[in-house]
Amino acid sequence: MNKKISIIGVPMDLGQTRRGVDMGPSVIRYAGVVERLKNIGYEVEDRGDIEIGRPSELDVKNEDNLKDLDVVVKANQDLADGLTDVMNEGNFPLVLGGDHSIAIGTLAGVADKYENLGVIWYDAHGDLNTGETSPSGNIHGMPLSVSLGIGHPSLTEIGGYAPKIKPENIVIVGARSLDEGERKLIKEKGIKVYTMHEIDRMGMSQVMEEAIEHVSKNTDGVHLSLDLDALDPHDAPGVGTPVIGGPSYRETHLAMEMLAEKGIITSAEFVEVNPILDTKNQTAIAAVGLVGSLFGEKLL
Ligand SMILES: NC(=[NH2+])NCCC[C@H](N)C(=O)O
Ligand SMILES: [Mn+2]
Ligand SMILES: [Mn+2]
Repeated sequence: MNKKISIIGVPMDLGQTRRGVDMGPSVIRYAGVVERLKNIGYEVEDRGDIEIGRPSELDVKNEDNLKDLDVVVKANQDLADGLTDVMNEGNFPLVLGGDHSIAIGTLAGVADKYENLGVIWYDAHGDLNTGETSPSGNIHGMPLSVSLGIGHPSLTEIGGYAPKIKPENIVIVGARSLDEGERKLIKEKGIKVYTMHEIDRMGMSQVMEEAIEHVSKNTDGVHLSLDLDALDPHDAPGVGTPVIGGPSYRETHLAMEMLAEKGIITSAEFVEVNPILDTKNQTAIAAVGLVGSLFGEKLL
């Protein structure tokens, strides 16, 4: 893996409605992410946080069932620009959220450099809604569809091009909560999904072997988008949309180690840590443990 890592924090919470996830980047830093990576032998540059605007009263118009659309668009455009700089410098981009709507900007910045970017979407959810299908109007439930070029043009056109990724280059791991429209889109586009059923049946090891093979085929880079709510809420309670019955910290740790072994990941983001809902920063500490294993940390 690239020896120079650039960290960008995105204190975004307007992609959903549980306050507190804007503090995610700080608490992941407090849990020691920079020190952890330096100990493994990486050079780490912390580029600080993207500025998130606050909605003006006029702005809270929930246009087309897309809550706080204008502010989410602006922040993601700024994030995409920040990532373009990191990519141009040749560093490994590590993005800390913030709610999952920030994957729109991350992918806009990263995918520009890859003709065929693979994506591992490690999440309890599909995040494949649009304004039309979303039950909540929360944009954090839409970043994967937006990156496929499906959704409101002010979201899909962030970065000035669309789509960012192709359905055949995506694999979703850990899904156990999908809305009607998301199921439809998965079938229509033939997106590869390892739900909890497959993880129970085959075990994480086999699932990751297949997932890695799937995203390595015909791709020139692979992005990992890890939503902490993928983990079972027992191990990651500090998230806004928890769903019982997820993979454990250990299973997720193994998934990260397998990615490290193959050395396929070229960018990553860790999102949805909400300290208000957490217990003693447990979820941020878990996130940093997973970052460590993703970057090849070994006990012996
Ligand atoms: N990134 C997330 N945590 N997304 C949760 C999405 C929940 C639900 N499917 C929605 O669209 O509202
Ligand atoms: Mn999720
Ligand atoms: Mn998500």
